[in-house]
Amino acid sequence: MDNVQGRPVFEARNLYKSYGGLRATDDLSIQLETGKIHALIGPNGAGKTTALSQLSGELRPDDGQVWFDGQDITRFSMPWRARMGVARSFQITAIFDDFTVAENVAVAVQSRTRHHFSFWRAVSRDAGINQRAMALLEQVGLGGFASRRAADLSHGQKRQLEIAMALALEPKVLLLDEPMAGMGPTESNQLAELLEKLKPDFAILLVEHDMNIVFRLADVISVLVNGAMIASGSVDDVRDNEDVQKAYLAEGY
Ligand SMILES: Nc1ncnc2c1ncn2[C@@H]1O[C@H](COP(=O)(O)OP(=O)(O)OP(=O)(O)O)[C@@H](O)[C@H]1O
Repeated sequence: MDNVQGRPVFEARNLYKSYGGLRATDDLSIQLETGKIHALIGPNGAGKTTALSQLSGELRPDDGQVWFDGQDITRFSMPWRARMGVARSFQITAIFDDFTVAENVAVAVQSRTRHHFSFWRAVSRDAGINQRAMALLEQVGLGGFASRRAADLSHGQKRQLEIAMALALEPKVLLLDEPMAGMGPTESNQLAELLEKLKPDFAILLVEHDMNIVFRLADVISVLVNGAMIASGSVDDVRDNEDVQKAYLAEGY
């Protein structure tokens, strides 16, 4: 399988995960395609984070499989999946506060290129790394902040930086866990614009509570309740679905 539009580059098949008597993931199957944002929503405790952790490799399912690029990766660790091209943003990256914005991205680029120190090649290699870091910063809209200390960025800009660092790994799949959390409307709008811009090149899974963002960005929405998927389809399909409305009303949304 490859990165051709319209084919699932990433797939979960019949995942199950229980904690004691509680089914946190109940026969979950989901497909992600390049060029699409697939939102995973559901009331509190529905199992969204548990599902995402099984997709990223942080958590082993009790049963079921995860496939990426035509390969069964169920037993692959999170770092291994990240190297292959499955990036979970906001978890796999850590910002160094005392580094500049550009240095943070350069470190991520360096880890990707498995830079081996060589006295003669160091300068030219570093020039390449810095160029790549700058290109990534431009891509996420932080081009003008390259020499700023990372600690001095706003909350929203830090999220943009984290995305640049995730992109440094050259992923095909982006797993985003509530990227808008803690943001005001302006920052949240900026991040939404960035995700729209990135969309054509990636298969994106978006776990998000903000329904305005979900309805704006998602091509496909899947709804989890008690670990099971009760609906999956277009924005209109899901918005009009009675079971979905009931599930959300029951939670007082
Ligand atoms: N490590 C764990 N041990 C026991 N129970 C757990 C564990 N992790 C999650 N759960 C339970 O599994 C269920 C699903 O939790 P999960 O965090 O995946 O839901 P969620 O949809 O992400 O919730 P929220 O929207 O509140 O973040 C919940 O009932 C939760 O209490």
